[in-house]
Amino acid sequence: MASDDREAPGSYFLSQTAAQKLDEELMGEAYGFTLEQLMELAGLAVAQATYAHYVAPGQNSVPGEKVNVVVCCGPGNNGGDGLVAARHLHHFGVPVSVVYPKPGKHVHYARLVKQLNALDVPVLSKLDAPSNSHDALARSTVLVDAVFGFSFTPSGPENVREPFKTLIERMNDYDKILCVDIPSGWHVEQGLQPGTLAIQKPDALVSLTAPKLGVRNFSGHHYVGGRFVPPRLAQHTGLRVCHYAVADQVTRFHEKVDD
Ligand SMILES: NC(=O)C1=CN([C@@H]2O[C@H](COP(=O)(O)OP(=O)(O)OC[C@H]3O[C@@H](n4cnc5c(N)ncnc54)[C@H](OP(=O)(O)O)[C@@H]3O)[C@@H](O)[C@H]2O)[C@@H](O)CC1
Ligand SMILES: [K+]
Repeated sequence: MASDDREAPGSYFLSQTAAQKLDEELMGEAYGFTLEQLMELAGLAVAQATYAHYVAPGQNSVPGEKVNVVVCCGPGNNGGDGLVAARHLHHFGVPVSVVYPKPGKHVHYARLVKQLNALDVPVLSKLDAPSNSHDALARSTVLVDAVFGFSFTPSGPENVREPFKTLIERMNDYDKILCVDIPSGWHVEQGLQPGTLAIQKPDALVSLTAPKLGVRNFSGHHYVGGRFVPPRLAQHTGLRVCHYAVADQVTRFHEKVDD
């Protein structure tokens, strides 16, 4: 936890190291999760939030136009979450494609791509510019930002190395972006650094496991996908958790403590 949270009864937000430590504990001796399980739970939460926010009847989608989703994936586990979310969105009946410019090395990513290939979900290497902003396709396209998560490290004057510099510049031309865990290019603890290349105006965010300090002032639609965190681990970490309804894997972020 961030140092100033020590005396508080707990915080809703995790520092970068606390987030990494919490995931390691979840995968450690005491809690027994595998990385693949956490990624599957994370990806399902992202797919549910994307569906609830953009596709469910009466939601933000443009009435009468079919929402299509483009999942932009980075080389790490944040990208892995995106590959999983794309599969679930396909099964939910949502037209979806993936942009994956630099496939990650871990063998699990190749398995996730194979699962998408088997469903004929397109996996492309670059993101097209939005068609002109007035036409139906542009208005009904939703981007899922699964490029970087809590291991993003600002690098050099550009903040982001290629091929993701071009990708993030292009993503900013779209107006509906749902970010996975952290808006890509934001500092995990200090948030969006003015003047840096990053997702500038995220419409929605799905914090995984628990929100990070860098999004404590996020004013968009904020969901949390952390139902799998055992209460004993949350208490031991000093993490205050949100309440989830019925069988949902996501909840809206709210300050209410889980009673
Ligand atoms: N771990 C877990 O238990 C779980 C984690 N989960 C998810 O994983 C996320 C953390 O995943 P992670 O640690 O793989 O790092 P992540 O943020 O995806 O990518 C970092 C990679 O990007 C690159 N890169 C970094 N900075 C860069 C720059 N400036 N410019 C260009 N490239 C840059 C760099 O790759 P490299 O260049 O070294 O190949 C680095 O390796 C977390 O947020 C959550 O969403 C869930 O699945 C639940 C289980
Ligand atoms: K992201």
